Amino acid sequence: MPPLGADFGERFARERRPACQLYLISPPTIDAAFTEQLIRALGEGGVAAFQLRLKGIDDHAIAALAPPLQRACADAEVAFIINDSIGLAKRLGADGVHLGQDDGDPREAREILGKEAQIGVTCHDSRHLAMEAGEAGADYVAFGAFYPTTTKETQHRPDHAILTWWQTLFGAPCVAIGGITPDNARPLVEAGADFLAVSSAIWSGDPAERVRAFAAVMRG
Ligand SMILES: Cc1ncc(COP(=O)(O)OP(=O)(O)O)c(N)n1
Ligand SMILES: Cc1ncsc1CCOP(=O)(O)O
Repeated sequence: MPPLGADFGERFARERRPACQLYLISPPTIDAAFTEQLIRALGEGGVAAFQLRLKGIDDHAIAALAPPLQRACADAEVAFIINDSIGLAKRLGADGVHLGQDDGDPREAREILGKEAQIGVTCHDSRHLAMEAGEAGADYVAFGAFYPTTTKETQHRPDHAILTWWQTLFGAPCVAIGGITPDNARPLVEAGADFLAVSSAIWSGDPAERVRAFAAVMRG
Protein backbone atom coordinates (compact mmCIF):
# COMPACT_ATOMS: atom_id res chain seq x y z
CA MET A 1 0.00 0.00 0.00
CA PRO A 2 1.50 3.38 -0.91
CA PRO A 3 2.14 5.79 1.97
CA LEU A 4 -0.68 8.22 2.49
CA GLY A 5 0.05 11.93 2.62
CA ALA A 6 0.76 13.11 6.13
CA ASP A 7 -1.67 15.97 5.67
CA PHE A 8 -4.63 13.69 4.93
CA GLY A 9 -7.18 13.40 7.67
CA GLU A 10 -7.76 15.46 10.74
CA ARG A 11 -8.73 14.49 14.25
CA PHE A 12 -12.41 15.34 14.34
CA ALA A 13 -14.34 15.93 17.53
CA ARG A 14 -17.38 13.65 17.42
CA GLU A 15 -19.63 16.28 19.00
CA ARG A 16 -19.02 18.70 16.12
CA ARG A 17 -20.66 16.35 13.65
CA PRO A 18 -24.31 16.93 12.78
CA ALA A 19 -26.78 14.17 13.68
CA CYS A 20 -27.07 11.19 11.35
CA GLN A 21 -29.30 11.87 8.34
CA LEU A 22 -30.97 9.84 5.61
CA TYR A 23 -29.53 9.49 2.11
CA LEU A 24 -32.27 8.05 -0.11
CA ILE A 25 -31.41 5.82 -3.06
CA SER A 26 -34.04 5.52 -5.80
CA PRO A 27 -35.51 2.12 -6.61
CA PRO A 28 -33.61 0.48 -9.51
CA THR A 29 -36.55 1.30 -11.84
CA ILE A 30 -39.18 4.02 -11.53
CA ASP A 31 -42.48 5.01 -13.16
CA ALA A 32 -44.34 8.30 -13.56
CA ALA A 33 -45.90 7.96 -10.09
CA PHE A 34 -42.50 7.93 -8.43
CA THR A 35 -42.18 11.74 -8.26
CA GLU A 36 -45.18 11.83 -5.92
CA GLN A 37 -43.58 9.20 -3.67
CA LEU A 38 -40.33 11.15 -3.59
CA ILE A 39 -42.14 14.36 -2.67
CA ARG A 40 -43.85 12.50 0.19
CA ALA A 41 -40.56 11.12 1.44
CA LEU A 42 -38.77 14.47 1.28
CA GLY A 43 -41.68 16.30 2.90
CA GLU A 44 -40.86 14.67 6.22
CA GLY A 45 -37.48 16.41 6.62
CA GLY A 46 -34.35 14.67 7.85
CA VAL A 47 -33.28 13.67 4.33
CA ALA A 48 -29.95 15.10 3.19
CA ALA A 49 -29.62 13.57 -0.26
CA PHE A 50 -31.41 11.63 -2.97
CA GLN A 51 -29.46 9.50 -5.41
CA LEU A 52 -30.90 8.67 -8.81
CA ARG A 53 -29.72 5.08 -9.33
CA LEU A 54 -31.48 3.54 -12.30
CA LYS A 55 -30.02 0.31 -13.57
CA GLY A 56 -30.33 -1.12 -17.08
CA ILE A 57 -31.16 2.10 -18.91
CA ASP A 58 -28.83 4.53 -20.65
CA ASP A 59 -27.93 8.08 -19.65
CA HIS A 60 -30.25 9.54 -22.26
CA ALA A 61 -33.26 7.74 -20.77
CA ILE A 62 -32.21 8.68 -17.24
CA ALA A 63 -31.88 12.32 -18.30
CA ALA A 64 -35.46 12.24 -19.57
CA LEU A 65 -36.76 10.99 -16.21
CA ALA A 66 -34.65 13.25 -14.02
CA PRO A 67 -36.16 16.79 -14.20
CA PRO A 68 -39.23 16.36 -11.93
CA LEU A 69 -37.12 14.45 -9.41
CA GLN A 70 -34.39 17.08 -9.49
CA ARG A 71 -37.02 19.80 -8.97
CA ALA A 72 -38.51 17.93 -6.01
CA CYS A 73 -35.06 17.76 -4.43
CA ALA A 74 -34.38 21.46 -5.07
CA ASP A 75 -37.75 22.41 -3.53
CA ALA A 76 -36.93 20.37 -0.42
CA GLU A 77 -33.29 21.57 -0.31
CA VAL A 78 -32.08 18.00 -0.66
CA ALA A 79 -28.91 17.22 -2.65
CA PHE A 80 -29.65 15.56 -5.99
CA ILE A 81 -26.92 13.00 -6.71
CA ILE A 82 -26.42 10.96 -9.88
CA ASN A 83 -25.11 7.42 -9.62
CA ASP A 84 -22.19 6.19 -11.75
CA SER A 85 -21.99 8.88 -14.47
CA ILE A 86 -19.90 12.03 -14.14
CA GLY A 87 -21.06 13.09 -17.63
CA LEU A 88 -24.73 12.77 -16.75
CA ALA A 89 -24.24 14.64 -13.46
CA LYS A 90 -22.63 17.47 -15.45
CA ARG A 91 -25.33 17.45 -18.14
CA LEU A 92 -28.12 17.67 -15.55
CA GLY A 93 -26.38 20.18 -13.28
CA ALA A 94 -26.77 17.71 -10.40
CA ASP A 95 -25.44 18.50 -6.95
CA GLY A 96 -23.04 15.59 -7.16
CA VAL A 97 -22.13 12.14 -8.33
CA HIS A 98 -21.67 8.79 -6.61
CA LEU A 99 -18.79 6.75 -8.03
CA GLY A 100 -18.24 3.02 -7.69
CA GLN A 101 -14.70 1.69 -7.88
CA ASP A 102 -14.96 1.37 -11.69
CA ASP A 103 -16.91 4.55 -12.37
CA GLY A 104 -14.05 7.05 -12.67
CA ASP A 105 -11.57 9.01 -10.62
CA PRO A 106 -12.87 11.48 -8.03
CA ARG A 107 -10.18 13.93 -9.21
CA GLU A 108 -11.59 13.84 -12.73
CA ALA A 109 -15.11 14.28 -11.30
CA ARG A 110 -13.90 17.33 -9.36
CA GLU A 111 -12.37 18.86 -12.47
CA ILE A 112 -15.54 18.37 -14.45
CA LEU A 113 -18.15 19.13 -11.79
CA GLY A 114 -16.34 21.85 -9.83
CA LYS A 115 -15.50 22.46 -6.23
CA GLU A 116 -19.08 22.70 -4.95
CA ALA A 117 -20.05 19.23 -6.22
CA GLN A 118 -20.63 16.42 -3.73
CA ILE A 119 -18.50 13.48 -4.81
CA GLY A 120 -19.01 10.15 -3.08
CA VAL A 121 -17.08 6.92 -3.48
CA THR A 122 -18.00 3.29 -2.79
CA CYS A 123 -15.39 1.75 -0.48
CA HIS A 124 -17.09 -1.60 0.28
CA ASP A 125 -15.45 -2.93 3.48
CA SER A 126 -11.98 -1.48 2.80
CA ARG A 127 -10.11 1.03 4.93
CA HIS A 128 -7.52 1.26 2.19
CA LEU A 129 -10.09 2.24 -0.45
CA ALA A 130 -11.57 4.79 1.94
CA MET A 131 -8.19 6.43 2.56
CA GLU A 132 -7.54 6.49 -1.19
CA ALA A 133 -10.94 8.09 -1.78
CA GLY A 134 -10.22 10.69 0.90
CA GLU A 135 -6.86 11.50 -0.67
CA ALA A 136 -8.54 11.85 -4.06
CA GLY A 137 -10.87 14.50 -2.62
CA ALA A 138 -14.08 12.55 -2.02
CA ASP A 139 -16.70 14.46 -0.04
CA TYR A 140 -17.94 11.24 1.52
CA VAL A 141 -17.01 7.57 1.61
CA ALA A 142 -19.60 4.78 1.54
CA PHE A 143 -19.26 1.42 3.29
CA GLY A 144 -21.52 -1.60 2.76
CA ALA A 145 -23.41 -3.77 2.43
CA PHE A 146 -23.87 -3.94 6.20
CA TYR A 147 -26.87 -6.28 6.00
CA PRO A 148 -28.25 -8.70 3.40
CA THR A 149 -29.98 -6.94 0.52
CA THR A 150 -31.69 -7.90 -2.71
CA THR A 151 -31.20 -4.45 -4.24
CA LYS A 152 -27.62 -5.19 -5.25
CA GLU A 153 -25.48 -8.28 -5.47
CA THR A 154 -22.51 -7.79 -3.20
CA GLN A 155 -20.17 -10.02 -1.23
CA HIS A 156 -18.76 -7.17 0.89
CA ARG A 157 -19.94 -7.19 4.51
CA PRO A 158 -18.08 -4.60 6.62
CA ASP A 159 -17.94 -4.65 10.37
CA HIS A 160 -19.66 -1.69 12.04
CA ALA A 161 -16.26 -0.78 13.52
CA ILE A 162 -15.17 0.61 10.14
CA LEU A 163 -17.61 3.50 10.70
CA THR A 164 -16.14 4.27 14.11
CA TRP A 165 -12.61 4.09 12.69
CA TRP A 166 -13.45 6.49 9.87
CA GLN A 167 -15.42 8.90 11.97
CA THR A 168 -12.77 9.09 14.66
CA LEU A 169 -9.90 9.81 12.28
CA PHE A 170 -11.24 11.71 9.29
CA GLY A 171 -13.25 14.84 8.64
CA ALA A 172 -15.31 13.78 5.66
CA PRO A 173 -18.60 12.06 6.45
CA CYS A 174 -19.19 8.32 6.03
CA VAL A 175 -22.27 6.64 4.60
CA ALA A 176 -23.56 3.21 5.64
CA ILE A 177 -25.50 1.26 3.01
CA GLY A 178 -27.04 -2.13 2.41
CA GLY A 179 -30.19 -3.74 3.79
CA ILE A 180 -30.78 -0.99 6.34
CA THR A 181 -34.21 -0.86 7.97
CA PRO A 182 -35.57 1.01 10.99
CA ASP A 183 -35.09 -2.24 12.96
CA ASN A 184 -31.37 -2.67 12.28
CA ALA A 185 -30.26 0.96 11.83
CA ARG A 186 -29.48 1.94 15.40
CA PRO A 187 -26.12 0.13 15.73
CA LEU A 188 -24.91 1.89 12.57
CA VAL A 189 -25.84 5.28 14.01
CA GLU A 190 -24.10 4.43 17.26
CA ALA A 191 -21.01 3.20 15.41
CA GLY A 192 -20.65 6.60 13.72
CA ALA A 193 -22.50 6.63 10.39
CA ASP A 194 -23.09 10.21 9.26
CA PHE A 195 -25.66 9.09 6.69
CA LEU A 196 -27.79 5.99 6.24
CA ALA A 197 -28.28 5.22 2.54
CA VAL A 198 -31.53 3.34 2.04
CA SER A 199 -33.54 2.13 -0.90
CA SER A 200 -35.95 -0.79 -0.43
CA ALA A 201 -36.91 0.00 3.16
CA ILE A 202 -38.20 3.40 2.00
CA TRP A 203 -39.98 2.52 -1.24
CA SER A 204 -41.53 -0.78 -0.18
CA GLY A 205 -44.06 0.98 2.04
CA ASP A 206 -45.49 4.46 2.53
CA PRO A 207 -42.31 6.53 2.05
CA ALA A 208 -43.38 9.28 4.46
CA GLU A 209 -44.11 6.76 7.19
CA ARG A 210 -40.80 4.97 6.53
CA VAL A 211 -38.81 8.22 6.70
CA ARG A 212 -40.52 9.00 10.03
CA ALA A 213 -39.60 5.54 11.33
CA PHE A 214 -35.95 6.09 10.40
CA ALA A 215 -35.98 9.57 11.92
CA ALA A 216 -37.14 8.14 15.25
CA VAL A 217 -34.31 5.60 15.23
CA MET A 218 -31.72 8.21 14.28
CA ARG A 219 -32.84 10.49 17.14
CA GLY A 220 -32.33 7.56 19.52
C1 LIG B 1 -24.24 5.94 -1.18
C2 LIG B 1 -23.91 4.79 -2.05
N1 LIG B 1 -23.02 3.86 -1.62
C3 LIG B 1 -22.71 2.82 -2.40
C4 LIG B 1 -23.28 2.67 -3.64
C5 LIG B 1 -22.91 1.52 -4.56
O1 LIG B 1 -22.26 2.04 -5.70
P1 LIG B 1 -21.56 1.07 -6.78
O2 LIG B 1 -20.53 0.29 -6.09
O3 LIG B 1 -21.13 1.93 -7.92
O4 LIG B 1 -22.72 0.15 -7.25
P2 LIG B 1 -24.04 0.57 -8.05
O5 LIG B 1 -24.86 1.45 -7.15
O6 LIG B 1 -23.64 1.33 -9.28
O7 LIG B 1 -24.74 -0.71 -8.35
C6 LIG B 1 -24.20 3.63 -4.06
N2 LIG B 1 -24.80 3.60 -5.24
N3 LIG B 1 -24.49 4.70 -3.24
C1 LIG C 1 -26.48 0.23 -3.97
C2 LIG C 1 -25.96 -0.64 -2.91
N1 LIG C 1 -24.63 -0.77 -2.68
C3 LIG C 1 -24.35 -1.60 -1.68
S1 LIG C 1 -25.74 -2.26 -1.02
C4 LIG C 1 -26.73 -1.39 -2.06
C5 LIG C 1 -28.21 -1.51 -2.05
C6 LIG C 1 -28.90 -0.55 -1.11
O1 LIG C 1 -30.27 -0.74 -1.18
P1 LIG C 1 -31.14 -1.36 0.02
O2 LIG C 1 -31.33 -0.27 1.02
O3 LIG C 1 -32.43 -1.74 -0.65
O4 LIG C 1 -30.41 -2.55 0.57
